Formats: sequence, structure tokens, C-alpha cells
Amino acid sequence: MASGKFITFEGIDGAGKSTHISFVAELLRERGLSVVTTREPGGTELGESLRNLLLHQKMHLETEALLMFASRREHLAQVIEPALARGDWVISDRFTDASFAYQGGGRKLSLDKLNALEAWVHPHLQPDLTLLFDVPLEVARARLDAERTPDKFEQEKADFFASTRNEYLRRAAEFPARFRVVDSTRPIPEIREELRGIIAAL
Ligand SMILES: Nc1ncnc2c1ncn2[C@@H]1O[C@H](COP(=O)(O)OP(=O)(O)OP(=O)(O)O)[C@@H](O)[C@H]1O
Ligand SMILES: Cc1cn([C@H]2C[C@H](O)[C@@H](COP(=O)(O)O)O2)c(=O)[nH]c1=O
Repeated sequence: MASGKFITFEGIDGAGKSTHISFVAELLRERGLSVVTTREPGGTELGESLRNLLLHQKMHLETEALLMFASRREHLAQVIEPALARGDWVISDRFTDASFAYQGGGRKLSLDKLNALEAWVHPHLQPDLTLLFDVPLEVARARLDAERTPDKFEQEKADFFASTRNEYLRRAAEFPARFRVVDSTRPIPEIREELRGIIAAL
């Protein structure tokens, strides 16, 4: 049996990543693949409870990072690892790059601590492909403002998102074999064409 692959979607809030998840899942299903879509923080019953705390309650930045990785540990054990072992493909709306970008870049938690948590929680697993939906802050903010009541992260100021975006781009440059940076300022159909090409190449 062909082994499944692990694809993650990343970007600052409002970049447009969630818009494309069902499209990519459908592209894979059209090829006869079994696909699991999930998200972080969340993806399990415990993870969704942690998500509610993480998105709405103020906490120390290290508590925030630890809870992100606690949610991830449960997610890996209950959802991601069993799916990959079955040969399914897994698409996750955010994974560990978000911790580096938000807790590391945005909140300035040391990268050493994040590297240690990553090495503890998933020493041997990395996504096969990470799609980074990249937009300037103003574009992301305008998309969010049009939409919903902001959560704890979405209420952060522009410099937080500038640092978050920079850390995402820094990681994309550090791991070019895994990342594809998608210019998400373009119209949705244009982005979909690019995604079609990326998935075909995978
Ligand atoms: N390329 C695009 N052009 C115009 N609008 C877009 C584009 N992509 C997404 N949008 C719109 O922007 C809004 C935010 O998109 P989406 O929910 O996909 O963002 P997101 O990156 O997943 O945000 P979050 O991480 O906060 O959930 C939605 O209203 C969506 O329809
Ligand atoms: C996995 C993860 C997420 N976050 C932040 C990023 C977003 O602001 C929220 C999740 O909301 P979304 O609508 O699903 O994008 O959580 C984070 O700070 N650190 C993480 O590891």
C-alpha cells in the first residue's frame, strides 16, 4: 500500500488558508486517495477544549506554548499518526510551524524552547508539504474585519503579525524542500491553479 502524506496549511490569520483546504482535499480524493482533514489547535475532543482556552483566555506565553504542544501530542496520537499508518493522507490547518511563527515570532518565546518541545512531541515526523499562504498584514486584516468577532490572537497589533509573518517566511527559507510559499493576494481561482500544480508534482 502506498504510504499517506502529511500536508499542512499555514499563514497569518486571514491569509486565506482555510479557504483552500476542501479544494486540495477534493483534488486528492479525485485521485482515489483517502484524506483526513483536521486542524490545530484542536482535532480531538481534548484539543478542541484546549483550543477554546487558547483562543479566548489570557495566559503566560510559556503556558500558551505548552498547551499548543499538549493539544498537538493528543492530535498526533489520536488522529495524525493512525491516519498516516493506515495510508491515509492528512491535511492539517496549522501544525508546529504555527508555534514557531506565533509563540516564537509573535510572542518572542525562545526558539530553543520551541525546538525542545518539537523534539519531545514529534522527533521523527515533519510534514511532507507545507503550504504557506502569504499576504501583507493589511490584506489579512481587511479579510478578517469583513468576517467575524476577533479571537485573542486576531486582536493582536500589527507588529505581532509582522513578526509572525517574518518567522513563517524565515522558516520557509530554512526548509525550502518542504515549504511552498503561495502568494495569497491573488484571486482564489488563480491560487487554485497553482495548488493544482503543486499537488500534481507531489
Ligand atoms: N484570495 C482571496 N481573495 C479574496 N478573499 C479571500 C481570498 N482567500 C480568502 N479570502 C477570504 O478571506 C476571509 C478569510 O479567509 P480564511 O478563513 O480562508 O483565512 P484563514 O487564513 O484560514 O484565517 P484564520 O487562520 O484566521 O482562520 C474569508 O472571507 C475568505 O473568503
Ligand atoms: C497551531 C497554533 C495556532 N496558533 C494560533 C494561530 C491562530 O490565531 C489560532 C488558530 O485559529 P485558526 O482560525 O485555526 O487559524 O491559533 C498559535 O498561536 N500557535 C499554534 O501552534
